[in-house]
Amino acid sequence: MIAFDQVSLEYLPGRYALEDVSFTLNAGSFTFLTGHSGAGKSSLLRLVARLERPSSGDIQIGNIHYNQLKPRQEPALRQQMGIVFQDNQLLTDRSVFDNVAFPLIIGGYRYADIKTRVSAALKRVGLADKAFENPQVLSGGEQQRIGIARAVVARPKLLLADEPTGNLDPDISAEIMQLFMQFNASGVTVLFATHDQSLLNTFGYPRLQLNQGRLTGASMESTPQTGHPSGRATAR
Ligand SMILES: Nc1ncnc2c1ncn2[C@@H]1O[C@H](COP(=O)(O)OP(=O)(O)OP(=O)(O)O)[C@@H](O)[C@H]1O
Repeated sequence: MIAFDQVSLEYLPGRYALEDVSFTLNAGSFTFLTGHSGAGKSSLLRLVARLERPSSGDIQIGNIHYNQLKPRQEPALRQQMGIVFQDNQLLTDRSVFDNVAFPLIIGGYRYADIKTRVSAALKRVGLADKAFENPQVLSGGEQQRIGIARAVVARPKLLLADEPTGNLDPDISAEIMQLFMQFNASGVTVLFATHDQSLLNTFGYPRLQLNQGRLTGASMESTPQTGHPSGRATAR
């Protein structure tokens, strides 16, 4: 469960990236986070990932209240999350394998575990045969798959995606979307920021809609054409 309770993010005096945002997402849900460019989608995801602190309000993940979180608890919290970025932020001087292994190396995993988990993650995203390639020789869609494998390699409970299909053509976007749906089907909560209207129209998941930093709507869509909505987005 993710809950925002009257969360604001003021980046300059009187200038808000988010203002008074409250909502609850159930564990295991898939939710689109939508809104125009500059609406506050990245800011909201950065707050969930605790890459940024709210100016006011509280954020709750499961039974953890961020307001009460101690610095030594933060690494364990981050281990529960995977993040996928639009520009995938890959290390171009390392192999695909090393890129995916990165969070595990930081997390102090043993090499045998790293090998097993990276191989499994690459298999899940269809890149098992590309492990020792350089990411730069792969296509845009394949590079985004590397970013997804890196996000899921530590088996997070929560997957945050910031416009992960932003630079991809529609067919590849739909394939990437299917991957997120598969992770969701195996129990991972997904919060997926996008303003791609064709994805929003095709997959009828609940939405959190931002406009100029304010939550303007949360909806439960009717039966989707392709997706399997689970959970509920509730604005409060
Ligand atoms: N640290 C900051 N310094 C200056 N402006 C900021 C800062 N953080 C957020 N903003 C502003 O807050 C607003 C929300 O930004 P944010 O990146 O969250 O929007 P977004 O919906 O993700 O946009 P996009 O789709 O273009 O990525 C924007 O107007 C942005 O310029």
